[in-house]
Amino acid sequence: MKIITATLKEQLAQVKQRTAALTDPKIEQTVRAIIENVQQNGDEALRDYEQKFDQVKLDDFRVPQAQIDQAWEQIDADLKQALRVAKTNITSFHQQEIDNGFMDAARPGIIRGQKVIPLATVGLYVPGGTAAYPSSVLMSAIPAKIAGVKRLVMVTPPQKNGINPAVLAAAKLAGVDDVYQVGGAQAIAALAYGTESIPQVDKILGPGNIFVATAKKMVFGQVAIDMIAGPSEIGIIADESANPRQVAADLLSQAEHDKLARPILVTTSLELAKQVNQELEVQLATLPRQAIARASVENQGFIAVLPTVSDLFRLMNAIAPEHLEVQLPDPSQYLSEIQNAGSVFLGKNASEPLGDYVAGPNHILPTSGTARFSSPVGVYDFVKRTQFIQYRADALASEAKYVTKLARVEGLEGHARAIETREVAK
Ligand SMILES: NC(=O)c1ccc[n+]([C@@H]2O[C@H](COP(=O)([O-])OP(=O)(O)OC[C@H]3O[C@@H](n4cnc5c(N)ncnc54)[C@H](O)[C@@H]3O)[C@@H](O)[C@H]2O)c1
Ligand SMILES: N[C@H](CO)Cc1c[nH]c[nH+]1
Ligand SMILES: [Zn+2]
Repeated sequence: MKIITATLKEQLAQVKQRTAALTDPKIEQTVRAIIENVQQNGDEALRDYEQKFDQVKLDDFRVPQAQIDQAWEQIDADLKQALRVAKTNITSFHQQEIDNGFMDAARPGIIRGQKVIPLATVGLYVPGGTAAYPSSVLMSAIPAKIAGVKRLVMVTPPQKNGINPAVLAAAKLAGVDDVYQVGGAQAIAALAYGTESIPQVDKILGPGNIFVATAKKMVFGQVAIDMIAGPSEIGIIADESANPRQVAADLLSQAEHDKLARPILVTTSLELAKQVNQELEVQLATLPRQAIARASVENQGFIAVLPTVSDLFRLMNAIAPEHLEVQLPDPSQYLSEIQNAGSVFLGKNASEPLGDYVAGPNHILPTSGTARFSSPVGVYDFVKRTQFIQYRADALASEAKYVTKLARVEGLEGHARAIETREVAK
């Protein structure tokens, strides 16, 4: 990876340029055309795209329930156990996110409250272009079930030899209602607008490549979306005490997701930077997904060397990575320094893949700097809130004059008169 030794100020300026470059007009044009075609031609457009992008000819998009049940029987005992452990840990973490709403009677005769309502139908995108993601099924479906969503519709790209049984087994374990084999931007368009076979949903959640992330951004408004969970990223903050072999391995764990994945190391140690680069070469040589990981490391990755630990956090907060590893002695003391990151991994043992699979926090996380304003997927993403009030007559009598005053100041006489139709309010 290129090593950058420019000043903090120069590096902060480069972060802005890089983030701007992440929106690609060519991809936006491609995705817009796909969305419009699906909106107009429904299933027929989906069939054409699946043949074109995934080389699969489909008559029916829906995966039969019998195939899903069979998948669970088909997978080996160790995989069943791993999925069950992941489910238990994800569940216990996400149960703590439950919001029961509230109601108060803060002033005499007035009841106010906020009611939390689960979404009726959600669409869960499970990636499947270059890898299979049973873990992502659990990460979206489990919080949806905890929230009480009525219908979980899952989409995932078709595969030449059929959908990976591990993905279907995870769907069964997590309680997904319907699975459709359709992927990419066309799947997002189908969920947003509905087609003859695919139901329109209220919200689309889940990670995906640049085509999926761009499509989600474009259909927002027609449906809700969780956030931009695009090509994976890892930022590592480390000093000379870090182990270069482990740092390189953790960088590659995310680089292997996508040639557009972003592996970033920021360190106070030029020596560590050089050692990590040597390790990357050694480890890349035997990595099965070498071509993808190498493209990510060489084109998207970089190592920044800065003089102080405080500089490292300033730069990383500007980058706002999806995952942030803090490989410094006594790492938990730095939690307060972190403003922008999707998920944080403290210390040498908290290697990023723990969070991808079994730790319990969600792995569907904001990318491309959107951790500045977005959160991990959680139970809160699968609910909406409605607020309510109820007034006793004496309470209305005491507050009516404030309403009529404010209404008339705004020039909204109708508001004032509505209140004054109540005898007690005059
Ligand atoms: N941020 C997160 O929370 C998170 C979590 C898990 C995975 N991810 C990311 O998900 C992504 C998975 O990517 P993937 O590619 O394996 O699967 P994917 O399902 O996201 O994308 C595959 C689909 O992309 C479409 N596509 C491919 N090339 C295209 C082209 N030239 N034009 C139009 N459409 C095209 C096809 O329809 C294909 O089925 C990776 O980027 C990974 O880093 C992110
Ligand atoms: N690291 C990914 C999020 O960027 C999640 C994942 C799933 N499987 C492996 N990794
Ligand atoms: Zn991962």
